[in-house]
Amino acid sequence: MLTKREELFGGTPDEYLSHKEKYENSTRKAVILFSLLRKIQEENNTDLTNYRNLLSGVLGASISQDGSPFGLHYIMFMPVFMSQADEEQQERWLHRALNCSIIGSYAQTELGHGTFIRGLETTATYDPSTQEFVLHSPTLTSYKWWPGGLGNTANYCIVIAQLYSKGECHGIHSFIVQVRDEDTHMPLPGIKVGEIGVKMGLNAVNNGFIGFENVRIPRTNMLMKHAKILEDGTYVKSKNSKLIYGAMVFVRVVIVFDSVNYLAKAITVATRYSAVRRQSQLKEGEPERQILDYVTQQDKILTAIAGCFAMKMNARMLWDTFNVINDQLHKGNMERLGELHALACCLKAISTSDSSLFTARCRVSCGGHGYMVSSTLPATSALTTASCTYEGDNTVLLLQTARFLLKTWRQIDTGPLTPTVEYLKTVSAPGFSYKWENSIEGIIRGFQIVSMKKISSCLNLMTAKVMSGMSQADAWNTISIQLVSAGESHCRAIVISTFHEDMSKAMRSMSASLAEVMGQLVELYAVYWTLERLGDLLEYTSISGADVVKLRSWYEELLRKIRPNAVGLVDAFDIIDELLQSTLGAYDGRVYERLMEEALKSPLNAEPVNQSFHKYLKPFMQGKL
Ligand SMILES: CCCCCCCCCCCCCCCC(=O)SCCNC(=O)CCNC(=O)[C@H](O)C(C)(C)COP(=O)(O)OP(=O)(O)OC[C@H]1O[C@@H](n2cnc3c(N)ncnc32)[C@H](O)[C@@H]1OP(=O)(O)O
Ligand SMILES: Cc1cc2nc3c(=O)[nH]c(=O)nc-3n(C[C@H](O)[C@H](O)[C@H](O)COP(=O)(O)OP(=O)(O)OC[C@H]3O[C@@H](n4cnc5c(N)ncnc54)[C@H](O)[C@@H]3O)c2cc1C
Repeated sequence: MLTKREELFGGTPDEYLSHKEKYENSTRKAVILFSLLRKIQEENNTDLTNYRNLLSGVLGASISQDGSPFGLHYIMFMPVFMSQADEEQQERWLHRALNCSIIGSYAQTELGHGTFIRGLETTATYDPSTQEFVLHSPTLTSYKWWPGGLGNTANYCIVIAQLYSKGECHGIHSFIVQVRDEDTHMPLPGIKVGEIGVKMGLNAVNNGFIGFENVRIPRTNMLMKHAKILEDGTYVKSKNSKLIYGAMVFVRVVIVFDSVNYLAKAITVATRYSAVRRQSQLKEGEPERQILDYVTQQDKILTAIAGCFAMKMNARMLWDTFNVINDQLHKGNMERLGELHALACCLKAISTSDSSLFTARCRVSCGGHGYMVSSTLPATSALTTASCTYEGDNTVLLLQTARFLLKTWRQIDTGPLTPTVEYLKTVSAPGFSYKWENSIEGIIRGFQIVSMKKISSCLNLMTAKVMSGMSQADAWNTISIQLVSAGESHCRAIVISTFHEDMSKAMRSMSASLAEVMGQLVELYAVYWTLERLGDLLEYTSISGADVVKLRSWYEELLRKIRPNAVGLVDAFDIIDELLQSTLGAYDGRVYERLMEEALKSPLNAEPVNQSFHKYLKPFMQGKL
């Protein structure tokens, strides 16, 4: 009798399963894992606040790098419900979703639209005579495409559609739709649903497509916490049309935590492997060195470790900010919604692009063995690159942040600024002067000045172009590269300052030796990004060539200091081998034995001569083909 652990982590490795078998195996594992989780959540009341803890358990425990067919049920279906459904609707459905007696998905993206959600084509037309909505997919491009779990798993989904009532379009709204019979799991009449096929990664998420042929749903299936349709078809507006986007903000917050978890896995593997792997002699006649002794290897890996700690602290800051502002929104105070949206956008974009960049570096830093699926690095790389797209393409999200920053800059003299942007006032105040200094505080100031000057320059450029007769939209598009760069600089300034401030606070309760190492990580992160963004700093601050020489030696000194603690730092992530699932990163360091053990599981090693020899090779080699 297999233990739960063996059931979850044993069996044929996913990489040797067909696409269909992989899905079936993931579903088998998901029901084991989520029945355990269901027990946990039955003990806690579930609102959005403590829901994230449950979700990080789900994500952290996601036992396959290929994701899970239940992912969207937890990541979007339920959070959207909690933020968009009214009391009665939550009463009716939320408990069933929480105990997984229904499995949901989130269907917003269509074949033809992902970013531009105001352009979504699916329609929901209200019929007052029957008090129903008629859901319809008018074109092929209106088919929903991508919703996780929708292919074969979910029997409900939240559909985002253009709401029509009394002949008028009121824009996109959310609807809960049953897509499969709860007993037979057959698609309901008028519904065409299926799976979208093999992807670069996340092949257990069961992404699907769905089309509606005049499918009728009750009026009360429109999620009506914010906007409403009354029985006679009267539309009642939401207090703020952007509240419908609320769940995307929440998911972006979760994704920042997620990106840290995936990067932590990748650097645990790469660091441990770099301590085990010996290659080349540093000095003639000496034994081969641990590759972690090479400074170029430290440059690849130790900066990723620092980035992981930095983003973890920023994820926590974002979560705290989300909770504060979400409370205000519940009380009708919309004042900081735009700031929260801008912060969630840029942190989601930067955390996922950093995670993708550093995970790819971890893969390369492990040489050929890092290219083995059994190392888990290829799957983590495929996953982190996906996160640069899902929940909002990173470029588009940074443009959203830039939009908020320009709006803020226009109003810079009209009153106090909200916390995440108040530095703009400080560094632009009359009489403010700053001379570059090679210190953490000096670096933070430098990044804040770069951000402020980019925002100011973008606004001046926009104004000049519009004054020259260009439309606002064309001017925006023309300078959009600089707008994205301003969004990124603003975010980098926040990430470095948050890392420094929050880590300084945490260090007060640490032992001196631990505080020293943590302080080195903050410095490494700040100096690394200073060297990465030298162009900006040379353009907008008084940094000199001599400063750069000193920065480079500061950087190399930090790598030397952190090297002895590298393995200890990743061990502190405490990711058990079963979740790491890596031949290179296992705690016992038996890399070569594990590589061989995994290789022998390949079906191609089941017999000494594969049938293709007799069928193809032999006749070919004998000139008979
Ligand atoms: C269990 C194991 C797990 C395993 C684990 C595996 C890993 C995990 C698996 C994968 C997990 C995938 C999960 C992803 C699932 C999706 O991908 S769901 C689909 C996500 N799609 C998107 O994010 C679409 C992105 N596009 C958008 O959000 C909007 O189209 C855009 C880009 C914001 C533009 O919208 P728009 O209405 O045209 O807005 P725009 O005219 O630019 O601005 C209008 C105003 O709205 C405001 N606004 C816009 N959006 C918002 C907002 N969200 N909030 C507040 N205000 C907003 C703007 O700030 C602006 O304000 P003002 O400046 O006027 O004051
Ligand atoms: C693994 C995965 C899981 C997903 N899960 C779901 C899900 O469960 N539910 C769901 O609804 N969706 C899901 N999605 C879809 C995802 O949300 C979209 O892919 C994403 O929003 C990007 O939209 P798109 O694919 O249409 O790309 P596009 O918007 O077509 O972007 C393509 C390119 O155009 C550029 N671009 C687009 N608009 C602009 C602009 N205004 N300015 C400048 N450049 C622009 C982008 O920067 C990008 O380079 C998932 C996607 C992936 C990869």
